[in-house]
Amino acid sequence: MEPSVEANGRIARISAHLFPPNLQMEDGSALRRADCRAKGGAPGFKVAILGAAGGIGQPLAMLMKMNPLVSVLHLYDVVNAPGVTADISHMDTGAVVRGFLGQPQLESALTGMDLLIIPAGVPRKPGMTRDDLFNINAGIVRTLCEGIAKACPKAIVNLISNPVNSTVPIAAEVFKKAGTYDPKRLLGVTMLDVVRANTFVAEVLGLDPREVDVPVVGGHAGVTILPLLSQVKPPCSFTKEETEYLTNRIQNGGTEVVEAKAGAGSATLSMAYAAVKFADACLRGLRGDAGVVECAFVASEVTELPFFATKVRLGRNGADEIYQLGPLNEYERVGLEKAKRELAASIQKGVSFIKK
Ligand SMILES: NC(=O)C1=CN([C@@H]2O[C@H](COP(=O)(O)OP(=O)(O)OC[C@H]3O[C@@H](n4cnc5c(N)ncnc54)[C@H](O)[C@@H]3O)[C@@H](O)[C@H]2O)C=CC1
Ligand SMILES: O=C([O-])CC(=O)C(=O)O
Repeated sequence: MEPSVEANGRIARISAHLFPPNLQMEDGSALRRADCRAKGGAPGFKVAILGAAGGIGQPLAMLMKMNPLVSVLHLYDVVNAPGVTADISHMDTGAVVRGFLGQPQLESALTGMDLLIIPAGVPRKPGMTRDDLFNINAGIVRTLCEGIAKACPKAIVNLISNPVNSTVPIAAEVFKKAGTYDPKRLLGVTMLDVVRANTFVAEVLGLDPREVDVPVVGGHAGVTILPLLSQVKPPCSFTKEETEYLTNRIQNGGTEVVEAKAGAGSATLSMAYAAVKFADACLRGLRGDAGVVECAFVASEVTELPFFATKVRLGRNGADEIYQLGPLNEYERVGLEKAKRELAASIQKGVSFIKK
């Protein structure tokens, strides 16, 4: 027997397809479930996840469905979006969930969104660098950003797809071409580097990771990931061996997971956690909360490079303020020069992909 519910005093049937979920009225008209909710529904932000059926996308969708700041959650993918949507939509939390499958539904997935989180694209296997993903992921990011420029040019974009050092410049070039580029609204997600740095530093110091704050600057690949151990909070110092161990472990955290998964992909669960931590900060900024500061890879004048990850203040327009690097020690100054050399090439590769 099909389930039925009481709606506006009339018996309405929940249509068998939850995609998007409709209430079928007796007169045959369809009442979207989100519209029913609108009266008593909690106010909040509209968030879309692009690549929602993937290894990151699924736990990310689950965690965003649990976020009280989210009122509408759109789940878009080129495969399996209906299943993930049906599953997540049964969670008894406030956000209304709708699923979208494939390019013809991209525009509907994007329209009206405040924040887009993008983990679409292929992950690494052992032996690969993030740059080895460029050939496939560059095209995926271009297509999605072309859609964003048309359907929701004012949304904040959290870009996770690797190689972040190149995909963020790709997104920027697509938006420039479309005349919609706002550098404050495009943020490459480097939060996982900070999450790892907090964890590994806390282990060395014997502290709870929640008490530790490690700025990680530069980019999101190998030597471009530059933890600033001289600026750790609470203030502390490290031996030369500890500094080398921690820097190396933070820079290779992604590879550590890729190797442990042995061909089954890269970090997904810790990434979903980090993505939600970052998205939540973006939403609190959008809401107008003061003092929301996180690291992100953004258009920047902190160095001579056009993009660089540093601490940014998240506000009503996205990255409302970009912080300087602060004092670096000699070890970090050497690391910074190495990071900039690799980063410059990765940024240029992304720009040329669109400008060619
Ligand atoms: N920024 C960061 O710190 C991190 C980035 N990543 C990156 O995130 C990306 C995704 O990783 P996983 O979720 O593990 O991969 P996955 O392969 O499990 O999932 C990717 C999803 O993207 C979807 N997809 C492919 N083309 C699409 C398109 N045109 N539109 C919408 N969706 C599309 C796929 O169908 C799949 O469901 C990879 O590029 C990975 O390297 C992963 C971990 C950390
Ligand atoms: O290492 C990878 O390929 C995925 C990633 O970016 C990370 O885990 O930091």
